[in-house]
Amino acid sequence: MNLVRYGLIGFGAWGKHHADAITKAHNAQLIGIAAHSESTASDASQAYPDAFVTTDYHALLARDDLDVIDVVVPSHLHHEVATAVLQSGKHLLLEKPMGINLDQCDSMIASAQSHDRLLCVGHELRLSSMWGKVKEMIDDGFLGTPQYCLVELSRNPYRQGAGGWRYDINRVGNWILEEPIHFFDLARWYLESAGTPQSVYATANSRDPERPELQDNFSAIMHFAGDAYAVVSQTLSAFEHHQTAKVTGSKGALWASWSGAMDRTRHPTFKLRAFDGNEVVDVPIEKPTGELFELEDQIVRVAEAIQSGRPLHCTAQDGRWSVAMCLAASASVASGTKEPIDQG
Ligand SMILES: NC(=O)C1=CN([C@@H]2O[C@H](COP(=O)(O)OP(=O)(O)OC[C@H]3O[C@@H](n4cnc5c(N)ncnc54)[C@H](OP(=O)(O)O)[C@@H]3O)[C@@H](O)[C@H]2O)C=CC1
Ligand SMILES: O=C1CO[C@H](CO)[C@@H](O)[C@@H]1O
Repeated sequence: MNLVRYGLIGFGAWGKHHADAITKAHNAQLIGIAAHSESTASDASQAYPDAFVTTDYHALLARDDLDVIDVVVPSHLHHEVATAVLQSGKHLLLEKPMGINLDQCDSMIASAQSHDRLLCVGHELRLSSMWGKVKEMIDDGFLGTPQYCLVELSRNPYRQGAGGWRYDINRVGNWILEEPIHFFDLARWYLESAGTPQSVYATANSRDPERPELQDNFSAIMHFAGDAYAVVSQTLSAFEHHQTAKVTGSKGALWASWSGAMDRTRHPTFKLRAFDGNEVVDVPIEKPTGELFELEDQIVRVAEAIQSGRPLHCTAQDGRWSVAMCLAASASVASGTKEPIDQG
């Protein structure tokens, strides 16, 4: 089968890992890269001498030898760049957050539909051998009826990002869209049988009085259509990268944990423990898990969707839900009350 031809827009900290993952994929090839600055373009040319490199992403989109464009630019640019990609007739892999507001998400969904193109959002944790095993066991009925989910992260502060975009509320959207968005996505995925998320109450604070709008500590309780609920909690005032997910149901419990020196490590420790109501066992996880591994699988998965129609692990509608949950949480932090989640 022909290799799926990828173009990449954005060659920053995470975009470089996308480039690496594309070149490793058995079913894909990296044809071109669009950077923003001359110096980043020069880095891209040196790293990938056979690739077409430009500082104008429109020049990449004008090529007729690309099947899919992978967009890894600061979040406020997602809508503009993604719209141009879809209008150029290419499939799209778009990093999270899908957009920084719901109008952006809706417009991208409409554009993907009208151009009949795939739109995958980069919630790669769904492909994890461990976070995904939790989902598989829930769906197999291990927990009975799922009722409660906690996803929690304790980590070091965010990077600034190119030009400091991650510390600018207008460009990042908010910090809930930056990382807790992954956990809202996992919580909704794990508690899928409980119906759609309805409302969220959240609180947050900043450790820096100079930037009260960017909050280092964040916790939310999200209610589903039935009586199930999820807790998402994160602190950026800690060290290294330590994430847990605990899910319980009418019959049992699952407890997954992941630790690394940082999020993008190839040498993490991780464990999944399962309680069936009688005994606790360690569930073997054969394949390493971590966002670098999941990113590699995501590149392959999107290529498979293009080659053979295999369903995407995270659709545009899933991406929109994640943004909707984060925006409701942000509104709740501001209002101090429970806020409804946009149902689409
Ligand atoms: N799913 C996940 O686990 C992760 C997702 N992300 C998401 O990925 C995105 C990028 O994050 P990250 O790589 O950390 O950010 P960086 O700031 O490290 O990189 C962003 C890059 O985008 C480039 N850029 C800006 N404008 C353009 C443009 N018009 N054309 C081409 N390139 C452009 C910048 O170029 P230049 O260097 O030339 O200025 C920069 O290299 C964000 O949306 C973030 O939320 C990030 C990490 C993990
Ligand atoms: O998963 C992630 C790791 O952290 C990054 C910020 O430092 C996020 O952008 C990203 O979504």
